Amino acid sequence: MAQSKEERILNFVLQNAIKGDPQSVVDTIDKYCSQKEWAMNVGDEKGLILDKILEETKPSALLELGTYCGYSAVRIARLLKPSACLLTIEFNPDFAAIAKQMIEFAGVQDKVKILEGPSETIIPQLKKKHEVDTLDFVFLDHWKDRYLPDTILLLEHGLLRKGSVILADNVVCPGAPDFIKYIRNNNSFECTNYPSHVEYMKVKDAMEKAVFLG
Ligand SMILES: O=C(NC/C=C/[C@H]1O[C@@H](n2cnc(C(F)(F)F)c2)[C@H](O)[C@@H]1O)c1cc([N+](=O)[O-])cc(O)c1O
Ligand SMILES: [Mg+2]
Repeated sequence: MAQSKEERILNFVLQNAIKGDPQSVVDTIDKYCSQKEWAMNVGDEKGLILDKILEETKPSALLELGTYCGYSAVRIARLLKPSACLLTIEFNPDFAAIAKQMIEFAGVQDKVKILEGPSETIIPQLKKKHEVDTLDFVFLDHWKDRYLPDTILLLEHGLLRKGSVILADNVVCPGAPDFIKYIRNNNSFECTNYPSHVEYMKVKDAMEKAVFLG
């Protein structure tokens, strides 16, 4: 059976990165995806913006939508305090399997839990089934037409508290126009735009930070 791009990325990491060293896993994925095969990881340029916002927020309870190969899960987990926990939702079982191996190789499996399935099913289960109280940080990087409905789901299920940070990737390319229109016109959110570029490309992109005001 021919290998998938995601399998090739994982194998490149297993063969070239340092086991237990999350920074080397992040750098090795960036090397492969900038030199060999493009892939939709948040990447090194937007990754530095993500790092800075994480260091400012110091979150304990985090949610990511869109695990993919686990690049941002490893990137986020490498900055978390020992007691912090990142829940990451992945819809595609093949990608979830790749990400599990990536996260374990990086040695951050104690801080990351992959939840496999659709967000509309999993988000309503977070409090009772996954012992979440409220979320300190949410990273949106899944299907762009799901950013708005899933943000509304998070609100409806009382998963955000005063000061919760939502960070959305790709608000320029591919774009999430309904999400941006909603969040910037909602007085319960304080928004900041961070211009950048599509990972590994010269194409303009941006991230949007939305702080929930309660
Ligand atoms: O399409 C892009 N990303 C889509 C990302 C999609 C990823 O999110 C997962 N997912 C779907 N639903 C859920 C949940 F959680 F809801 F269940 C999780 C999908 O299976 C996939 O792994 C993209 C595209 C470009 N680009 O330049 O084209 C650049 C980027 O940075 C991108 O993120
Ligand atoms: Mg993205």
